[in-house]
Amino acid sequence: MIETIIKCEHATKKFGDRFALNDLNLEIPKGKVIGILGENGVGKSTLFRVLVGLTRLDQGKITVLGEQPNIKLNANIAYLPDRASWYQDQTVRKAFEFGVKLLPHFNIERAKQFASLMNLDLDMKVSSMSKGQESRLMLTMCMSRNVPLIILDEPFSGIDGTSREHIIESMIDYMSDREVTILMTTHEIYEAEGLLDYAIFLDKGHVLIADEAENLRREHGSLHDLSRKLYR
Ligand SMILES: Nc1ncnc2c1ncn2[C@@H]1O[C@H](COP(=O)(O)OP(=O)(O)OP(=O)(O)O)[C@@H](O)[C@H]1O
Repeated sequence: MIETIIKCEHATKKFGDRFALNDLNLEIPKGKVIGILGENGVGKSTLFRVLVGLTRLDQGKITVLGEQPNIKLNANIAYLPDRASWYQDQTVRKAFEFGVKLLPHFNIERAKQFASLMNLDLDMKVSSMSKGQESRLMLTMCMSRNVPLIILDEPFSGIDGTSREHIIESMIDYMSDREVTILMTTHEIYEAEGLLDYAIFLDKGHVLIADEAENLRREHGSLHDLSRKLYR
């Protein structure tokens, strides 16, 4: 039987008269890399914000790791929000020290390994980083936490294509011997294809398709091709 890590039942969230989530029903399997996919404004970031308790549903119910979203539960979730920028006055090294003190289950040795893979110098100042370098640091901070659930909202934004491929390979390696579920949004479906085990396509706040990536590839060629068909 497939174990579920997140369950959404009739999840609904409106901003004014616009639905961000519209009667969303979903069971997200444990231990996989799951892509939450779709065009701008379909509700991906809203879903993530609900999962970590930053946004409350108007109707419906969500359970994460068996509980309703709450602050205590967030010790078990590494969340990379979109438009994150947290460590402006620090160096990479200082950000890691901050991680040790304040981020539950932060593993500094793993952070250093990841930083090296990401070509991040420990003495680099965050304020002088390019957008792509800052994205690498934010991704490193999340991937270095020994938690059961990692939620990444557009983790590759600003990272150039070649580096993206390299980072995705490192993430695949990282996943190979770990019991972790990664939930991520990306508009770079073509490059992230090999990373995704499961794909959920959203439209206007509800689920269009949710299935094993392997099944979808068998039927549609690739997730990238399917996405082009769905949102044409
Ligand atoms: N705080 C807010 N106030 C008003 N409307 C909001 C707010 N947050 C989200 N929305 C609206 O809810 C809908 C879903 O937004 P959301 O950010 O979840 O989309 P998304 O799929 O993550 O988009 P993108 O791919 O551009 O990041 C959009 O129509 C957006 O305008």
